[in-house]
This record gives sequence, C-alpha cells and structure tokens, in this order.
Amino acid sequence: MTGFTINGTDLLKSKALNGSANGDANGRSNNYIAEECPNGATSSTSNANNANNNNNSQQIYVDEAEVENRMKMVINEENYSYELIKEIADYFLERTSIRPVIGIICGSGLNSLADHITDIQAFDYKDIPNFPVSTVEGHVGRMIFGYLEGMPVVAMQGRFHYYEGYPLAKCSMPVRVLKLVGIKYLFATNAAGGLNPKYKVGDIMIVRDHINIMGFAGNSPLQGPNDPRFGPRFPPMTNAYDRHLVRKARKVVREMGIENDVHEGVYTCLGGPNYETVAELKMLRIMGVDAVGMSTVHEVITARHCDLTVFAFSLITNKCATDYDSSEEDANHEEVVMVGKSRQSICGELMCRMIRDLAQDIQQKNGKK
Ligand SMILES: O=P(O)(O)O[C@@H]1C[C@H](O)[C@@H](CO)O1
Ligand SMILES: Nc1nc2[nH]cnc2c(=O)[nH]1
Repeated sequence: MTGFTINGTDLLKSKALNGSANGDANGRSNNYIAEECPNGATSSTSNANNANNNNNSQQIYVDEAEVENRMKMVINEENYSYELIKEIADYFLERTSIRPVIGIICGSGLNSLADHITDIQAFDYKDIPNFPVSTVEGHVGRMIFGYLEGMPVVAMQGRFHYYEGYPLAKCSMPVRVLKLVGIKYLFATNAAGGLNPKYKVGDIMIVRDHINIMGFAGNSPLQGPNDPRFGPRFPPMTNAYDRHLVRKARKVVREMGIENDVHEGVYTCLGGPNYETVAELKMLRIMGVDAVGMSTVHEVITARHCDLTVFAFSLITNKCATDYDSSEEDANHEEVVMVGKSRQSICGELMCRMIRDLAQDIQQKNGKK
C-alpha cells in the first residue's frame, strides 16, 4: 500500500508497530514518534520508548488522528467506502422501482446489448453523484434499468478502465453499487485481441478463467483495508466464472448453431492503453492466455469478493500478431468498435438466450421451494 506517508514516513507501518487504536496497555496514547533513518529506511518507536532513544535519526511526530484521516481519505478516493457506495445504490433505488437480478457490463462497441432491454429507465453517469464518467469511444456512459426476457436487469453502457486514470478499485466500484442495488449475477462482456491461433475476428470466447497479470505486480481492486460487509479479506477465485453458466453457454451456442465461431478460453487484462508487443504476446501465449484485453478481470474479482455469480464473454475484435512478419494489421480501437458493431446481433442473441435460460432455472428453483 502506498500513499500513507508524511515526510517519507510510512504511516501504516508506524501504526502497525505501535499497538491498538486506543493506546497501549499502559494508557499511553497512540501518538508516536516515527524515525527517519539516515539511509532512507523508516523505523518507529513508541513515544515513551523514544525518550531513551539516542541515535542520529530524524524524529517526526505522527498524530494518530491524522493517520486515521489520511486512511479515510485514501479509502474514499480510491476504494470508495461502503457508505459512499450505498449512497450511490440508494440514488438508483429511490428513482426506479425496478429491482434487477442481473447486472450486465457492455464492452467496447457492445453498447447495443442494452437495446434488448424494455421499459427502460436510464441514468447518465455524469448525473450520478460520485460516479466516474466514461472517456472511451464506444462507451456511452449510461446505467440502464429495465427487463430482458422478463428478468429485471441493469446494464452499464460503458465501463471504466485503468488507462483512463482510475485506480482499479474505482474501475470496479460500480460492481459493488450493483451488488447493493440487489443483483445476484454479473454478465460482463469485452472486446479482446485473439491470441489463440484458432480464433478468428468476430468469434466469441466464453471466458472460462482469467490470469490476473496486474495482480502479479501487486495491483488489485481489493487492495487496502477490507470491508467485510462486501466480502472476506482473502476471497477464493477457483470458480470465478460460474461453471453452470459456462455449461449453459455451451448449450445455448449449440442451439444457435454457432459452435464453430465460439470458444472457451482464458482472458487476461493488461493496463493499456497501448496494445501489446510481439514479445509480450508470445509470452502471454506461453502462459496460456487465449484473449487479451484491458478490463473485466478486476470487475470479476470484485464481483466474486461480494459473492456474485459471474458469466463473461469476449468478442474477438482483432488477431494478435505473434511474429514480426505477421500479415495481421496493427490493432486499433476504430476496428475494435467497428467489429463490435458488426457482431452486435449475435452477441445480443447470446446474451438474451442465456438470460432466458437462466430465468427459467430461477423460476424452477423458486417453484420447488
Ligand atoms: O471495455 P473493453 O474491455 O471491451 O475495451 C477494450 C479494451 C480497451 O478499452 C479497448 C481497446 O481497443 O477495447
Ligand atoms: N490489450 C488488448 N486489448 C484489446 N482490446 C481489443 N483488442 C485488444 C488487444 O489486442 N489487446
């Protein structure tokens, strides 16, 4: 965790080293002296201990209340507190009587997935208090409540990406809003580059799993203090993409007769906004990645943390070049959005059929109760 420093002193480290929030067993307060060692390393000692401390380090007085304040600031700015997210959820709940069961995130060029929704009530992101705005072409920036195949749903026409300058926690914050609005399922979609040589432009990849490469570098949407009202500190990710929904998707794809254009594979998200080098793509392929994009992974981690059931698919908008003499054109966003538009009807049909099938399952389950 970064950002908790005063004059180069790591406040969190100091706090952790100095006991409980209310002072130590001897009644001393938690205001303490942090020492900045000459070599740049930081160490801390309690106020009382420090009276006898006679070394050369520079001493900085650290106020407990200030530490708490700074922590709150960082949590609100980057992670959004439970209360703030609840406020955003309440904004919707007070303005619509629709209580969605499924949340849909429309990927680049896939805004039209929301065209299948009826009885809509739409909210522009710019009008929603404390909500970020979409800055990417192909992302409208609207939250749409309504009905799809008779199911109450909410769709995000536009998501937030790390490369737009939002921290990961903020990129995936809307997932928590949707959770507090009441959804049980998250259907995420994205545009991605096809790395598996079998994939063609316009194909669909049902996401079977992901590799959280940004997480390898220590960047996670769950970084920072954990609020157990959302979920546990250490959530498992072994069933990140619900196996029953993957099975259902296989069946739906067969019914649609598009099984030759649909695959199951592993997605990864890189920070972007640049597309990948040939060397990077070769490495990703060796790692087992089938499709590469710039979203979804942090949304799914956030969704699983708060116990949402997840389904996701990627539209393959370009083929990734894994050799320098490749005849593939350079990836570009115009093409990504264009392919999205040209495949909107097939993606829309897949989404509608999945939801129709799921609605039947839910009805059956409720009937049995
Ligand atoms: O929002 P998604 O993941 O569908 O958008 C992809 C990733 C980048 O935002 C963009 C690159 O063209 O498309
Ligand atoms: N990272 C990445 N994101 C994409 N989104 C659509 N195509 C691509 C791609 O080739 N790479």
